[in-house]
Amino acid sequence: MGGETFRSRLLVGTGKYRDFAQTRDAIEASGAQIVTVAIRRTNIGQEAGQPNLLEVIDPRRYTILPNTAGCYSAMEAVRTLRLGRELLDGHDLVKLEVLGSKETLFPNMPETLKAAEILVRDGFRVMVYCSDDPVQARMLEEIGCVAIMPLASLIGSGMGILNPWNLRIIIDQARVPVIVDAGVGTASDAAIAMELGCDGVLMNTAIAAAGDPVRMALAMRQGVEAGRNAFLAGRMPRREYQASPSSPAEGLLG
Ligand SMILES: CC(=O)[C@@H](O)[C@H](O)COP(=O)(O)O
Repeated sequence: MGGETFRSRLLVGTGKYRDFAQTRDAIEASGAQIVTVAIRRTNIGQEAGQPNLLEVIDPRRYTILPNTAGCYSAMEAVRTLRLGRELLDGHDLVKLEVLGSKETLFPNMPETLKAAEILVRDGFRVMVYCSDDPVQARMLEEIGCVAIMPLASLIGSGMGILNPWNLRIIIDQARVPVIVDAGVGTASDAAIAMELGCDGVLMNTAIAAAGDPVRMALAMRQGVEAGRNAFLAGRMPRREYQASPSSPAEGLLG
């Protein structure tokens, strides 16, 4: 993705944990290599003298993916990612999200497209949170985004994948990785996303808000791996309410 190879197909956020120690332990258990950080919410150096996430999430070990959570306009998002690039010594792989509604946290797609254009021109490698509209997904790819990240359902809702059909169209047409972002609730949601053919899954709340975040992080890792293997193995043909015996009906013993 964006010219780099990652072993893990699970990408995780850093919000909503009890403390930095729990964040560290859950991320470790998830096996994720890409860890996204909301530049407007989490201190990675903007606030001198305050606890800094990078003291527990080592940027030499993880790829830190600055994101624009909390931004509602293209220019706000662009400014935020330029600040992130400064804080991370020129690191240019970023996650763009421009929100359109404080209630639903749905993306504002016109502003997202505008910001993507500016950022790509500015030399960023842009992974982009977007609606599950295949036409807009294609526009983002044509602008030069390195990954398309359609929502599964509302951020923080844990409702799982609401429209697998649209996701399938986006996956089939895309020439860059498609990573489901937002709304995953449990490990089976992650597995379904991967079985559909997604290249990866990004999540935060499902792990951070679980009863046992570290254990859920492990379950998500396994869900993503199981779903990927099932996708590669190829599902058996679905039979429309028709049984088929598991052993031959002919030549029964006795
Ligand atoms: C962490 C992040 O980048 C967000 O887009 C979002 O928080 C992910 O959504 P969930 O919290 O629903 O997984």
